[in-house]
Amino acid sequence: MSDRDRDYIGFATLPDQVHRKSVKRGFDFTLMVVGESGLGKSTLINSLFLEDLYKNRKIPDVSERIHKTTTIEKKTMEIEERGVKLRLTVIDTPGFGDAVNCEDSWKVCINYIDEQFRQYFTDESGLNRRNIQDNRVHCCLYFIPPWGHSLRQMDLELMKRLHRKVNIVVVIAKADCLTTAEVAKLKKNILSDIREHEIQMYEFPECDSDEDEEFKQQDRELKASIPFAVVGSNVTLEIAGKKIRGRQYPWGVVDDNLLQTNAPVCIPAYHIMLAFHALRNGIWIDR
Ligand SMILES: Nc1nc2c(ncn2[C@@H]2O[C@H](COP(=O)(O)OP(=O)(O)OP(=O)(O)O)[C@@H](O)[C@H]2O)c(=O)[nH]1
Repeated sequence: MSDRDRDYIGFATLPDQVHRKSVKRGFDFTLMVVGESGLGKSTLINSLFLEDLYKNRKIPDVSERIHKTTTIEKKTMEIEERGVKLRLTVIDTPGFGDAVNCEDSWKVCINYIDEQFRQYFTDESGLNRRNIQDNRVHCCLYFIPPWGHSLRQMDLELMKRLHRKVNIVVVIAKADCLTTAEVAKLKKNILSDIREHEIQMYEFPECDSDEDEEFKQQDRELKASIPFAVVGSNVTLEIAGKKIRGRQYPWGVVDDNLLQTNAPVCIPAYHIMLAFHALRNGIWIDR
């Protein structure tokens, strides 16, 4: 991974045409984060966008969680990178999957997504079309716990309801808890479930032919490692005089040198892929 890739989010490297328009107007990008409590969602989002979006959060205790229904929490911030503005909205779903009956969790997510479509459609049919704010959910980052064997019934049910409405990117959370062989097995099982249930995942497009070989190779490796196994960290460690983001354990450090097929995907690379591809392609699936 080159230093070039380490320090920024990646949306400033969009192709020229899109870039010119976006420089003027900026992007709206809405990311929905789905997964049970404690899977490292906030940590990963903070690592992806290099900001602390969750400064003021209060972590509910167990008794609160059991009775809690899924809610929608919206956080917006503006990030600027080389003159390109990104208005990032993260839709969090606290309480997701915590209750005994998960049907409520699906409904809350689906209703929210549908409502944003309806609003956008209404605005587009109105007179003031130039100043529409695009609040549609562009991407759903779906966290799978590392301790299962594959997708659970609850995951399948939600994905079946979501996959035609939003780009789903499945991630295996806290992948540092698994060995390389376990990650490979879990990925294989997840992919097989996805195929069997005919769920559409977001497909990252071909990278531009004029990209350099290093970038193309990285692109190939990342695509081959779907569903991404991720490790999040908001901590910067100093290892051999170099500052890196990673997790320090009694036995060593997990950092972004682990970028190989089937190993946990390094944070900056994944984050570039996600922001770059999702933004470049806008909304991808048939609606
Ligand atoms: N081992 C490991 N631990 C992680 C990772 N990411 C986060 N954690 C830890 O897991 C705990 C929960 O992380 P959070 O980011 O708060 O999880 P969350 O999913 O946002 O939780 P809620 O806000 O309750 O929904 C924290 O102690 C993190 O430090 C990871 O990739 N690996």
